[in-house]
Amino acid sequence: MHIILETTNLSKEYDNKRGIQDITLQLHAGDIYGLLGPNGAGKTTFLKLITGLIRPDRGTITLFNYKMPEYFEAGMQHVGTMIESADFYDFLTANQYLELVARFYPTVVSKRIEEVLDLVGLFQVRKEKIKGYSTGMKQKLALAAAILPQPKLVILDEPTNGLDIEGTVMFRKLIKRMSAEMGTSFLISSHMIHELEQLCNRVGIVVGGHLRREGYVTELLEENQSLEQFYIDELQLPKEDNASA
Ligand SMILES: Nc1ncnc2c1ncn2[C@@H]1O[C@H](COP(=O)(O)OP(=O)(O)OP(=O)(O)O)[C@@H](O)[C@H]1O
Repeated sequence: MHIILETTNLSKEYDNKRGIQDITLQLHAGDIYGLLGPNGAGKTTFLKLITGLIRPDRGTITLFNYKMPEYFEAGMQHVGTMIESADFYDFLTANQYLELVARFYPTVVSKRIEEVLDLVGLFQVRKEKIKGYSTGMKQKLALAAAILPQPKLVILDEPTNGLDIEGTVMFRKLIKRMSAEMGTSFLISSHMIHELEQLCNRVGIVVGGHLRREGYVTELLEENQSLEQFYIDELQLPKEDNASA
């Protein structure tokens, strides 16, 4: 299997002693990999390390065969990211914002900007200023920016936060379509476990800064009623029937 991302013993400790330790993970071409884990487990830290937003204390990152951060630009050229709430230039329209993003990618033409605005459902409001957008609309714009250059790998941190039901369905369809039509790979951190169950072929659970378990969704579903059940058992969370109010 063709490995597009590999981390070995990736570690980062913040001043408060929290962070991640020794995360070793491989992503294969075509994977839709879901990262699960409780609040504060280290998912965002892991994604930030991979995309060069923060530097590791220890460990290695290889993206499309390029060692990071030494060959950052080469490694990131096929990667689209949406990590934490994006800061937008409020005074720009969605169209102008994507034109700005497109300057980093010589291959992106204006037709592609219209195409992604349509894909994420913002075409009708593309000429309105971003300051008038809702949280979900901004989230959609961040997704549009992430997929604009038709990356081979898209890294998304809690992408459905703030999306309404229609937006969530759009997001799921978009990922499935990009995966099926272009073979795009995805690494997605999310608490929406039902969403991940429908989307992902693989999942990993991060707990306390460690990658606790990984598995293929089809195999996990053979042994467990649902991904949620697997997660509850793995974290030894109280079951609904036994849980005290
Ligand atoms: N810049 C920072 N400085 C200090 N501590 C941080 C920083 N960023 C994250 N942390 C801590 O590192 C740990 C991991 O945080 P991280 O944001 O990676 O978790 P997460 O799994 O993405 O959580 P969530 O699901 O709540 O988004 C947490 O305990 C958090 O408080």
